[in-house]
Amino acid sequence: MMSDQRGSPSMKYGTEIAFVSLATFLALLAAVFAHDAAFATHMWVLFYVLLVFVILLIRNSDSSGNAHVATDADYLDGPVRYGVIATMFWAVVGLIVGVVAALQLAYPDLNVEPWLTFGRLRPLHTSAVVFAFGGNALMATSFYVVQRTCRARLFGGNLAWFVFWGYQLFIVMAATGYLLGITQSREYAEPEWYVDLWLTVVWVAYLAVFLGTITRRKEPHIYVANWFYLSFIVTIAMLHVVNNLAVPVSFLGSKSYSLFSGVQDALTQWWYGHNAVGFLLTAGFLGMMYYFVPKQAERPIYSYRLSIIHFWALIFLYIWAGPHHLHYTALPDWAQTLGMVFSVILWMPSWGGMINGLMTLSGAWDKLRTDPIIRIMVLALAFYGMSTFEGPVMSIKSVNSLSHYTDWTIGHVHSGALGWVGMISFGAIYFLVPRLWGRERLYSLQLVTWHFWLATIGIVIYAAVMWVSGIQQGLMWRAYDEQGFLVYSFAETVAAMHPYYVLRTIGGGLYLVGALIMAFNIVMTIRGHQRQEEPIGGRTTALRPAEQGA
Ligand code: HEM
Ligand code: HEM
Ligand SMILES: [Cu+2]
Repeated sequence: MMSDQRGSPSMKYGTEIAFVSLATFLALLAAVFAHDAAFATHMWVLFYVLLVFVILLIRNSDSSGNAHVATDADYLDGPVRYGVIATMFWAVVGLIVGVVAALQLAYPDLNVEPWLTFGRLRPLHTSAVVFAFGGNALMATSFYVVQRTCRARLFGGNLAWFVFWGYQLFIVMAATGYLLGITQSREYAEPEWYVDLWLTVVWVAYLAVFLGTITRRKEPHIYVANWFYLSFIVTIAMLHVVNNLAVPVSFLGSKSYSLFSGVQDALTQWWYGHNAVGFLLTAGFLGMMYYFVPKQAERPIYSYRLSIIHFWALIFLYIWAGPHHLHYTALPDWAQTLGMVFSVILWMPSWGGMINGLMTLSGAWDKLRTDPIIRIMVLALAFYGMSTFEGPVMSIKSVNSLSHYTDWTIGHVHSGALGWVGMISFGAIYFLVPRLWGRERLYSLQLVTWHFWLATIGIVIYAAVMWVSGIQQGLMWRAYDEQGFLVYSFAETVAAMHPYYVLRTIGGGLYLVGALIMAFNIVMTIRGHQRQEEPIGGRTTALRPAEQGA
């Protein structure tokens, strides 16, 4: 599981076991002396998770060999392999919870009190897809990419393993906390103070591994993908710390109070929320795009100059656009206008990234016919372009007065999330798995084609249905009769959404089935199976020998 170069097998993981045992004991103390019931239960969860970890460490500490380490002479790829599996696992979990949440909106009877209500499952869904699926995808690919583009082994020895396991612990604590009803009610930052502190520790370690690897690089040039990954890691650290500044009511209780209040609190929250979109869901995945699209297309990046210009423009502009989430609120007018203006300008650097990605295929467009992985990547770029056009439109105040609070926002979110974030990650994983496990090719490219079509149809249904329902919702809310009375009660507008919510569930369901097919394909590839298939469009599907395990 973990690599170790310190000699005698019986001494393996000595320090790790000591640290995790201490943490287990502290969790036990916290559970026993907790000030509120939710905190006690959460600490019991932590105690048992850590206990299992101690047992696994002890069991592994006297096993003599480690199959993964043997192949990791130059690069530390164990955490990347584990990260790829974790990415796929959390994708399936997050999508299932999404489909359940969608069903609950269509059929409210499916709310199961108290743990499985929509109010608890919704943050479970958003965190599972954004932080567990997206976060693991970013960590795993960044560890892979930074080693290849710097020609250097990951910095910090076992630190990358700490980052991987520490991050999984964060996810488990966040997820179980939501089900228990522990939340600080900040969207995309729901975990309470103690889970936030833990994430800070893990994130600093992540930054150390990434930056350390860059500083020990043998390649003089820092490839642009690393710029994007680094901006993501640094900015998320800043956002996370500031947005979560809070005072716990007790060090043995789950509740805390934010340092901010009123409109300052709202602005901090949306400075965070918007830039989580900008730096995690956008910059991080652009880092992924800048490595894996040229690699899969076997073409150099279209314009290096464009990548630098749009990088600096993107990170400079994104950070100011947060107020577009607070139009027509108590936020001063000038701040709303500022957010709107920066959002509209943001369209340009966003499309700079899309154009750079798409044009990388120039001269290789035939691959669109023969290579389903390229098709997945092109789909991702198309939806990146679509959602970054829609976003600036929605940030215009007069448009937002219709779209805000409606399903239009939900449609926008998911064309970015399913289309861009999801598909670029799937493309990268399809690229990585044969290489990481030394396989000649994927188990099946036909199944990749199936995944592509199911996902495409699923996204299109989801987005189109939400446009219709969102605009209808917005128009119903603002419909007045001649006397100035509202035409519809709120309950009527909710009831009118029912057919759309059923259709959205179907769209999401198709996307989920695509992901399940992918998980099957990945498992079969890892286990070394190959399906006998006709090559698609006559192209041979095997990797060249030099690429295997590279
Ligand atoms: C099977 C696919 C999916 C389904 C069926 C689904 C379903 C849902 C549902 C029902 C909601 C709540 C909507 C509401 O409150 O009205 C939601 C919210 C959300 N989902 Fe998904 N989802 C899916 C995939 C994803 C993925 C892959 C991501 C991100 C990578 C994602 C990110 C989000 C976010 C950020 C929100 C909150 C949106 C907001 O507050 O405006 N979802 N999803
Ligand atoms: C130029 C790029 C973009 C701009 C200017 C933009 C703008 C906006 C606007 C105006 C809203 C609605 C705010 C409201 O009425 O409450 C919004 C919501 C949202 N957008 Fe974007 N968007 C962009 C790209 C993206 C992308 C690529 C993604 C995902 C990958 C994304 C994810 C979200 C999410 C999750 C929300 C919902 C926030 C919430 O209320 O919970 N956006 N965006
Ligand atoms: Cu925003």
